Amino acid sequence: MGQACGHALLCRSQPPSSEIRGQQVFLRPEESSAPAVSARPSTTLSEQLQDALLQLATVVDVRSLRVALRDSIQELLPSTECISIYTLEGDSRLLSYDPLHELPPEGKIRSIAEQLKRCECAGLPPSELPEKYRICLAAPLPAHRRALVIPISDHDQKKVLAVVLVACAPLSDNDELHLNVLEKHASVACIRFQTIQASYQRPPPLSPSPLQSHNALLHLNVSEQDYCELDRNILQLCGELYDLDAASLQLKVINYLQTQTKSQCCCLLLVSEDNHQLFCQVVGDKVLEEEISFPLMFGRFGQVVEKKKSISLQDISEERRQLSSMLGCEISSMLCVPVVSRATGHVVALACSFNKQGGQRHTEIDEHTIQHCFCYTSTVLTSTLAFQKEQKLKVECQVFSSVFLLLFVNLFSSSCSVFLLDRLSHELVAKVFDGGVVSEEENEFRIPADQGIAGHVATTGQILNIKDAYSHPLFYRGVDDSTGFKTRNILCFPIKDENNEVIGVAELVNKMNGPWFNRFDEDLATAFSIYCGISIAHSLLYKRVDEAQFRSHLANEMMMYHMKVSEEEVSKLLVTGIEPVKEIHPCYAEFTYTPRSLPDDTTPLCVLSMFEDMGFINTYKIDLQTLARFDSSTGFSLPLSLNRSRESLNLYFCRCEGSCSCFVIYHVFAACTSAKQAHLRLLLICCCCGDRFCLMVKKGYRDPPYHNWMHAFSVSHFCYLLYKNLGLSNYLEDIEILALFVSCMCHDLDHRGTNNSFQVASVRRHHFAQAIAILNTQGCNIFEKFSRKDYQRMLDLMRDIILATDLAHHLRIFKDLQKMADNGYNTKSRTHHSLLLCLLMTSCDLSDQTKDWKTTRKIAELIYKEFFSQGDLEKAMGNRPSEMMDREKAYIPELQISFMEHIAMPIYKLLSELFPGATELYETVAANREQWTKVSHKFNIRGLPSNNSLDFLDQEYELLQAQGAFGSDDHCLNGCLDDTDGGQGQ
Ligand SMILES: Nc1ncnc2c1ncn2[C@@H]1O[C@@H]2COP(=O)(O)O[C@H]2[C@H]1O
Ligand SMILES: [Zn+2]
Repeated sequence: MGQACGHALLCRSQPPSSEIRGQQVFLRPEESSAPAVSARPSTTLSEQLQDALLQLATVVDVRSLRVALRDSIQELLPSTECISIYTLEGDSRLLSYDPLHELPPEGKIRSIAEQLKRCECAGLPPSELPEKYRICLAAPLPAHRRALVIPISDHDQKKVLAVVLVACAPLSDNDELHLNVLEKHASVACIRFQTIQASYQRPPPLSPSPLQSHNALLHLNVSEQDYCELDRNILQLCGELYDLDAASLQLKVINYLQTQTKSQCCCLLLVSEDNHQLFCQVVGDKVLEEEISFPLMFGRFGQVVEKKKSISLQDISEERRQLSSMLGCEISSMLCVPVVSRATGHVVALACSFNKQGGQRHTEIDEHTIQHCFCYTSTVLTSTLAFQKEQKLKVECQVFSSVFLLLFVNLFSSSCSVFLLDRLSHELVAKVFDGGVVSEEENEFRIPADQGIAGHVATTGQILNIKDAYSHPLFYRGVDDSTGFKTRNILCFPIKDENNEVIGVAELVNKMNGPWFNRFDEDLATAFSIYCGISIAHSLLYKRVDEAQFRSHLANEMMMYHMKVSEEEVSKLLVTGIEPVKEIHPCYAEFTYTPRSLPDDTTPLCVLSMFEDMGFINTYKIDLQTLARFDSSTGFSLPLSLNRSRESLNLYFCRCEGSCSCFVIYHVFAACTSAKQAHLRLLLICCCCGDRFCLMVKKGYRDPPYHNWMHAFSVSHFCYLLYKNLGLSNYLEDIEILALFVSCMCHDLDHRGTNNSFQVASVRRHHFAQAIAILNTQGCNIFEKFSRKDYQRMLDLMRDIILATDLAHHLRIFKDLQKMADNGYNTKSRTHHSLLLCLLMTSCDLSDQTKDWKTTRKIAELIYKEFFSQGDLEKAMGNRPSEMMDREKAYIPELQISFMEHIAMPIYKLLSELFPGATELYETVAANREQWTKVSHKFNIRGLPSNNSLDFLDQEYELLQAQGAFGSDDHCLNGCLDDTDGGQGQ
């Protein structure tokens, strides 16, 4: 019987992870520690108990643990009168939250718990129990009632993880056996949950992690529903923050805080870098014309920064008037919460919320809501502020440098370059001053830091005055030879920071009004170099701050929390490697291929195969000897000298924490230091991050009939087909193609199977926000090593492309698309690039229509199944659904014909005008449209048949197929959608 239970559980749980398999072992009676007599339970575990145990298997936090434990015990012991659950907090504190109570560190209950063995007794000491539980648990209990102390422990560590107190009837042998099972499940759950929690706390959190903050909210009795709502709102907020300037970003966050805390007005007081000032740029919904600032040590605010503790109105008397005038109204209540940077642990701002609605006081929940918000937003806030400051400084520095350089150039020399020392790569990076402006990233070029004249100066720190360049041993003539420029003399001097460390080199060429640079020029250069150095040092400092922070951890933990991808799933890839597309199917890259026929679980790896085939993933296997020469701890590049002169190849290590770290080397920069600074950049993604990313995206889809992962997968596959068959590389940049493909994967993330009227207008933004959240998850950021500019570009592209999946958007731009097709595509036009991306995205989205009839027919089933359930819902809410959503009104053939004629066909028509290779797509769509006309006489119902299947429309098609009408010889029909497959339809 016990075996049977085990099997039942096994079947129901479909173990996805080792833990569940682990639990399976526990269910075998021979391994159970139950007394021999009851090794065979007389009854099987009830369905509900199995459910409760399964619920334990999915525990990820304290709250779900408590709920699961409570449910299972009640199921197991129906005589239960009350249950109190204590969980471990810190090293030894055992806390219960209902009501908040700590198990005394000494006493009877504690000593039972520490023996790690369940105990049944006639009652517990009342002094150790909270008031609420004394009636049912305190000694002495009547004979028919018992108190149970159930320690849930980690036996390996000999440690109590939780203690459950139960008041119930005396236990039977059967109860005992069931409790043994339960305890072991609970122990596994606790250990896993603690591991998860520990993983959130690495590195040690300086401010509460989202999970801690989540738990704090739960402790305040915020309902799960409200919490989810909060989560959704924050996710939404995060998706909207990434591309804003500091003021707009503050506006959004402030607006969010005002709504959530129901306050009249909120503001952020930003703490200045030196910790001496508070300043404020945005109040409520207004961006101040001039920012207000006041000294930090003024009143109580200084203490908030120092102690990191919130204060309320009662705490401030002196500041009140000043704040009132800043807000422009009287303050009746206030809550001021410190915002702590997760990176540094410093307070970077104070979030103030004023005048709660209805004259109430702010609550503890408000405080946590604010903290919770900043768990997700403080990073982006700080980095945006730093970025803004950097921009300001950069401009100042540029102005300064250009003045300095102009002066030099005009007075003394005909050209000037400044090289900054990149210590990590040991290179000099040239910033070419072109018309007085520091050029952008593209115009930088790199040379080894110890070569040539500049290298010599950087290494020695000494000024070098060369009177005759061509006779100097360090001078390299190659550049002159290729450009025709004649270098006569050079003054090259180091640029040093405040600590006299070399941070760069400046090189002046060809002294004007004189044969060469003289002593006076040298002195002047030395003096100027100090000023120059200081301002450059500052701008470098800020550059470093923002690089790392700009795109870090927006909403990552939240995502991890909802959909964790196990390393086990990822490591499958490392065993099998990426399969070449040809091995997936010989016709995988042909328009006739139907990706929906692939088994669901192989699809993430198929995505990787496509990435690889498009050249976005490259795996280099380098032997360990070579690897040993790299500094893999920093993950940064060191130049690998290749035999080719003046060219260096930087190899970056993947730091995704996957087991690939040594083998996958990605993002190759080949910087050619020719005079023209040719800069070749390859966009490469690590296959391990790619894999995790795919798995996460797949999990990010729900399972409505149509808008599920299979839809996203087939849409992405079509993008791949376009790339392979239409030569997209001739029309778009690599980064645009990559963005299109990734957008295809993400464009319907978290779709709930309802649309338009039912959803708020921001759904598309939601899909995008979800994509951002996945990218921000540890180890999933496939764009991690992109330069900031590329990264920003990638996100901008993805946003535009995903927003373009709205058919209304497509209709709005249709005229422009037509114009583009009429006039011809211009690769140099930015607008054409954007328009084309939109068109391609829509073509991918509707690509089911370009497949064989059976696919079209099957898709109609899925679409209408989804539409009609939305219609039903609308009816239930008293609304009138549109005709196509109303199962009593919709006549599918007519709707399909209309959809194809008005939407689908014009899209593929345009496509074929732009790309002759797409003509066959248009023809297939047109043929499918004809087929609807042909079968419509058989279709004499409204809505869908009761089995939701339209396969009765296939006979004609099958007949034609049997007659070879579709030329099956040269076509590669891999078998169309199978009606029996459970994955996508039912
Ligand atoms: N066969 C079809 N019939 C009707 N509408 C469709 C069909 N295929 C796609 N659509 C609609 O076109 C939309 C394109 O964007 P979505 O994938 O979000 O949602 C899709 C559906 O609402
Ligand atoms: Zn879609």
